[in-house]
Amino acid sequence: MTPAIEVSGLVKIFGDVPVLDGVNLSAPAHQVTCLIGPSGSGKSTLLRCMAMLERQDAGSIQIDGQPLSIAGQHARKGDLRSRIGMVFQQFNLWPHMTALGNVAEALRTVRRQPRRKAEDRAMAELEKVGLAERAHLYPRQLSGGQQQRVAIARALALDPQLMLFDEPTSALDPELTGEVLNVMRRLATSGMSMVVVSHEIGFVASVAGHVAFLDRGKIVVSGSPEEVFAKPRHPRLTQFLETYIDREASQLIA
Ligand SMILES: Nc1ncnc2c1ncn2[C@@H]1O[C@H](COP(=O)(O)OP(=O)(O)OP(=O)(O)O)[C@@H](O)[C@H]1O
Repeated sequence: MTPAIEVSGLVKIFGDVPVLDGVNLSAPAHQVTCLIGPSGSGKSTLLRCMAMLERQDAGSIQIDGQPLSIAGQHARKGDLRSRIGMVFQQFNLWPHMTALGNVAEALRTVRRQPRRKAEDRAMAELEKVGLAERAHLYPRQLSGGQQQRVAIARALALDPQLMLFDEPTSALDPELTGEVLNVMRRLATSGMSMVVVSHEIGFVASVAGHVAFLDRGKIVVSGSPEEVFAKPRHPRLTQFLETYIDREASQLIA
């Protein structure tokens, strides 16, 4: 099957530091691919290149078999970019619009839908993330978990064929993390192709079809969760789990 997104020989240099140093990654369609790795290893940069928010210095990216970008240029940016939904650590909602307004506005500006149609669709998406009753509240009136669910609804309203999540729960208190992960679990079960940067090791181990461990700009271990977390582990992965993942979470894959 054609991968949802395929990255070949990706290099990204900031200043004179190669932050991505020849990354190859093939994210299977209709599965969750999780990117894990220490702080500064290049996970967000890789995701941002996939979302065309950064331009790589070498290498290529294909989405559903079509070139998204090659070094130095982006191909048919509007068309292909609109097939990718992205959810960030900070929810990036428009503060002066209600939850419904945030989702509908995306449909109006990106899909050029008339107000009524956009609002109907927005309400349907908010229902799916359990927020229909809060549709008329503003971001400041919602919890962080609810705001992130609005951000997910906003991305899904545009009918993406691939969803990218950059540490979607790391700005949330632990009790709000679960509600966002549950929405992501349901999305995964529906067959959405997803690439997720996450430190939630329980989620990674239970939901991912494919895991890639990045270290210093390279993927040093990749495979199914069973393969990646099997013992004996790659020493850098062991060190990462000891340093970044709390003991309780590490026990999930012990
Ligand atoms: N726009 C930029 N300009 C210069 N350096 C950058 C830029 N963006 C990222 N970097 C650097 O690139 C490296 C990789 O950053 P990146 O955010 O991709 O790592 P990460 O693995 O996502 O880390 P974290 O888990 O802490 O979010 C870091 O050293 C970072 O300081």
